[in-house]
Amino acid sequence: MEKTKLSVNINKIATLRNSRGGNVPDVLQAAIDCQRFGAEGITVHPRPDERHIRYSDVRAIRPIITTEFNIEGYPSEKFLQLVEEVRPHQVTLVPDPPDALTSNAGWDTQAHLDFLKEVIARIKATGARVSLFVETNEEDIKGAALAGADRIELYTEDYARGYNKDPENAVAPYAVCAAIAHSLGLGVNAGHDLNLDNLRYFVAQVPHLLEVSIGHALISDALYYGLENTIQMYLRQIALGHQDKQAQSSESTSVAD
Ligand SMILES: CC(=O)[C@@H](O)[C@H](O)COP(=O)(O)O
Ligand SMILES: NCC(=O)COP(=O)(O)O
Repeated sequence: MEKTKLSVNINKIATLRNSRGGNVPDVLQAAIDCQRFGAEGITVHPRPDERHIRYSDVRAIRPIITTEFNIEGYPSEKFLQLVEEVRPHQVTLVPDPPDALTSNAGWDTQAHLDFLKEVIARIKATGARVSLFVETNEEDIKGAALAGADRIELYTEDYARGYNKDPENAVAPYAVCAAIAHSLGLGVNAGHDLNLDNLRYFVAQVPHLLEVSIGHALISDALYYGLENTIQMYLRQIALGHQDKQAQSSESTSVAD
């Protein structure tokens, strides 16, 4: 079973810095430290108005990456040129309009198939892996495969909302869609509103989960626990989720015997 990697989204550190001008907190140092503290990837999501991470941050961060660099965003011409210059390991395409507060929907991959085919081919030419941010809709996952994506990122806001009320029901569509994606040859990532409460169960229940990217909750938790402890706490939840998954699969094997 492949271990799910934790990619830390550092947009919120940039948002805090931008609220005052100056360079506190230092986003570049934060990226270095997240990796030193155990993060297995760094995620950034530049938006056209650069109110979170800036294009210049993305350029500055690239040389200090020792893990995996994941750049998320809408594939505007400016974004594509940034990707071609910076050459990250992974690009996650998100269909968010320029003024979106945060990502709020996955791709309609059928409606945008030709556009996605074109931009995915262009990004792949840089050597990057391409992931498409999608909701739990089988047709959109099929469209992601047709468009030439390597992976999908399951948009987990609905899971996070539903988890407290009915975790089993909340996770069910994600488990189904991850299995479908895997059967189509797509890798599976996930992200948005994952946190210390809901992460373990998600990892335990969703098959083939290669990576989670987490920002808002993780950086908020770091105010209380410190960045190093917090990253370790998230890694622990992932490890426990894997243990639960293994226990479930040995239980089902022994029932079958
Ligand atoms: C695609 C996704 O869910 C994240 O990239 C999210 O958009 C985080 O970015 P912000 O923290 O800037 O909202
Ligand atoms: N791709 C999701 C991500 O990078 C972080 O989302 P969130 O944890 O800030 O909601």
